[in-house]
Amino acid sequence: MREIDRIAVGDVGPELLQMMENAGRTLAGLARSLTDETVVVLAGDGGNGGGGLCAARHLSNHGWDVRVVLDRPSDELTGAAATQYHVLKGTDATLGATGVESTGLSEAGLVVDAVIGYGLSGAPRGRGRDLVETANRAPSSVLSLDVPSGVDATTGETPGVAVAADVVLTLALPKTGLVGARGDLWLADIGIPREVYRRAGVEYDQPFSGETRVRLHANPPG
Ligand SMILES: NC(=O)C1=CN([C@@H]2O[C@H](COP(=O)(O)OP(=O)(O)OC[C@H]3O[C@@H](n4cnc5c(N)ncnc54)[C@H](O)[C@@H]3O)[C@@H](O)[C@H]2O)[C@H](O)CC1
Ligand SMILES: [K+]
Repeated sequence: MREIDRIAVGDVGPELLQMMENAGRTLAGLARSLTDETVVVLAGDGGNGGGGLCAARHLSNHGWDVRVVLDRPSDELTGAAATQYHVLKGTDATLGATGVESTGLSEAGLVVDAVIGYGLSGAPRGRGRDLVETANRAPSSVLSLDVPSGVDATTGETPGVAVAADVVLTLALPKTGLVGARGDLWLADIGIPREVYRRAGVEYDQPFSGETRVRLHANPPG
């Protein structure tokens, strides 16, 4: 997936923010199918957090009550996550919660886990770790973007705490680390053209057939 990203961003396209918009919008659509109630979005500072913040915007635009909790103060966000946060400020989403106690977690109909994706390095630490533990305390279902935070996208190993996701929306290609994982697994189309897969040497039969997401498996054992 990293190689696909590199070829897309560096050469063929789409650019990162274009793929992220598709990811975030599709994530919001899946979230809407899972709850009519408040959605709490937990977001980190990487591409995964950026996708979560984008989804928060789409959910709020569609009238959902959205509360966002970051793994750091908003003025320390960087790159695409900072860009997404800037746009999100134009919505009615509740921003700036710094403590888990202020998120309204107990009233949430769904928690979106966009803390860490395939950029996990070592056991979750600091605020990232706190947010993983927050997701696991939530009485509602948890929807993880790309991989449950804390799970190694390649090996499936968990070097420390990890989100116990009920539903996962992974992007473009199913990650090997999700094989045998619990929960419903969905795959999102983020708009990558065939040429990118061809250059990466990946044989790719598009599975979407007119949909923006497809279900890969539902509640498998283990
Ligand atoms: N084409 C695509 O597949 C796209 C994928 N997107 C999403 O981007 C992420 C990968 O983004 P990246 O910036 O490389 O990394 P992450 O967001 O996964 O992680 C960085 C983030 O996590 C924090 N972090 C990492 N390790 C730890 C740790 N041990 N403890 C605490 N915090 C940790 C780090 O500080 C950063 O904040 C991919 O999974 C997709 O979800 C794009 O959105 C669209 C294109
Ligand atoms: K995640």
